[in-house]
Formats: sequence, C-alpha cells, structure tokens
Amino acid sequence: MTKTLGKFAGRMLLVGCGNMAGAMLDRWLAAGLDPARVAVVDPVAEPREGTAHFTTLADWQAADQSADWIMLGMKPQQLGDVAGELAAVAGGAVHLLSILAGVSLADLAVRFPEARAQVRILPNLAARIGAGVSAVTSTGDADSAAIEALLKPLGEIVALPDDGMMDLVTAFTGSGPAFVFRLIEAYAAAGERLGLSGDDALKLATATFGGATALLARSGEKPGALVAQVASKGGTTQAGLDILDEGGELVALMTNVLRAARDRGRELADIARGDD
Ligand SMILES: NC(=O)C1=CN([C@@H]2O[C@H](COP(=O)(O)OP(=O)(O)OC[C@H]3O[C@@H](n4cnc5c(N)ncnc54)[C@H](O)[C@@H]3O)[C@@H](O)[C@H]2O)C=CC1
Ligand SMILES: O=C(O)[C@@H]1CCC=N1
Repeated sequence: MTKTLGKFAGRMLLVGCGNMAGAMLDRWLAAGLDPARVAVVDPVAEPREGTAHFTTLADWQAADQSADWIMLGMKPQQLGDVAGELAAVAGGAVHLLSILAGVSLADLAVRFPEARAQVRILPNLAARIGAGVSAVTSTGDADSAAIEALLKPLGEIVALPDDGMMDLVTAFTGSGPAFVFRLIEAYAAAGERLGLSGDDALKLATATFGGATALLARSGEKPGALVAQVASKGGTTQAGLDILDEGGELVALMTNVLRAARDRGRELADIARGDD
C-alpha cells in the first residue's frame, strides 16, 4: 500500500466518526494521511492519536480550526442538527463530502450552497481493510484527482454520472456487507442444525464464502460458469441447487431485500430534509 494519499491535500473535518467514517479514517491514517491534517467532531467517538478531536462544532470553531474538506459522517437524521452551523464554514474552496444514506446532491446543494463542490460518496465497511467499494458522484467544481486519491486506499471506486442510482447502490454495496454477513450466518446455522459444532460451522462457512468470492473476482469467470465447475451431473451440488433454484425464489427474495433498503434511503432523505 502506498504511504501517501497523493493528490489529496489540505485539511479535513469529519463531522461524525462512528462505524463507517471511523473505518474510513483509520484506513486513511494507515495509508499515510497526516493526522495533524484531520479534525473530528463527534460527541462519543474515540479520539485517534494525533488528530484534533472536538465534542461539538462550536468547540471546533472556538479552536479556530479550518478545513478544505468537510465530510458528513453522522446519521442522515442528524443533518438538520449540524447543517446550519456547518454551512457558514462550508464556502469558498471547501469540498463538502457526504456519506449519508438517502441525502441527494440536490439536498446537499440546498444545505451547502457556497461549497466549491458537493460530493456524495457511498462507501462500505470493508473500507476498514482496503477491500471496500466506494460509489461517488458530485456537483460543482470537484477536484476529481484529489477525490480519487482519497478513496483509493479504501478499495474500488465506481464513479457515477449522477446520483439517480445512489439509493439502490446504497442498498447494494453500503448495506450489502450486512446482507452477506446474514447469509453466512444462515449458512452456518444450517450447518449447525445438521450436526456441525457452532465454531466449525462458522469457520467453514467463512472460508467457503471467502474462497468462492476470491475465486470469482480473480478468475474473471461468470458465477454460472464456476457453478458448472462445482456441480457434477447427478451429484451432491446439483441436489442442493435444485432446492436453491426452485421457482426463482432466491432472486425474488433478494429483490425484496434490496427494494426495502433502497426505499428506506428515500424515507431517510425526507427525514433529513425535515419533510417527514
Ligand atoms: N455503517 C455503514 O456500513 C455505512 C454507513 N453509511 C452512512 O454513514 C453514516 C454513519 O453511519 P454509521 O457510521 O453506521 O453510524 P454510527 O452511529 O456508527 O456513527 C454516527 C456518529 O455520528 C456521531 N454524531 C451524532 N450526532 C452528531 C453531531 N451532532 N455532530 C457530530 N457527530 C455526531 C455519533 O456520535 C456517532 O459516532 C450514515 O449517514 C450512514 O447512512 C454509509 C455507508 C455504509
Ligand atoms: O443502514 C444504513 O442506513 C447505512 C447505510 C448503508 C449502510 N448502513
């Protein structure tokens, strides 16, 4: 891993540094971001060594801090609590970054009209180990080289032309790890139900999902082609696939899961806007 964030220059303020923003910050610091360039405002988060830490935005301002990059890392429901105070300092050369589910670029432009650019980033928790994927889209005069340098240590980057698909992507890749963890949990629980010990079942399930996804990513083959390499005609795998594929129920279930998560993003945007 490179020990520099390359073209990413300037000072960063994180407003909210919980599970997701904290994972991003830890990865950035591990990738060489100078902690002296970072300030965090969060009433409960654990301060990171070398970063300036404040409980409230007023404390940050009282300490005469400045930022070139401000990232919203609290919950969408908390946008109204911070937007007024933040808008006053998010002008001129400031990039306003948001990882908030649901909140659109248009909403950000209304809240932070003076920012140089509004940038919507949808990361996921695997950013903590550099194996995440970040979808990104922006409006205004965004420095895309700097944004790419910032997101690169977190994993893959997918640039979207606008945020029309961002609520679906939030469900797909943002919530996605939780859905995958739940699938692994169910796989392990089924193994346990059929006789494995709990520890063995989780260890075997984790290795099976990890190995299969690594092979899929590295081989360049389609999932169906790899299924065919596992399933012998009339063999054990086919007996299981006959259940899994029955009536297209698995795809129907996943469609319902993603639809519910996507639509909740729209509701969160309404709450953040104060329309609920
Ligand atoms: N957790 C995840 O995997 C992902 C989360 N997101 C987005 O990231 C954001 C944060 O989610 P999580 O990290 O899961 O939540 P979290 O609850 O772990 O973190 C939120 C943090 O915001 C802080 N906070 C609350 N009010 C504040 C205020 N007025 N000023 C400053 N900080 C304040 C809290 O103390 C907390 O540490 C959300 O908007 C969510 O939509 C996006 C993609 C993935
Ligand atoms: O559950 C949530 O609302 C956030 C957004 C994507 C992942 N976590």
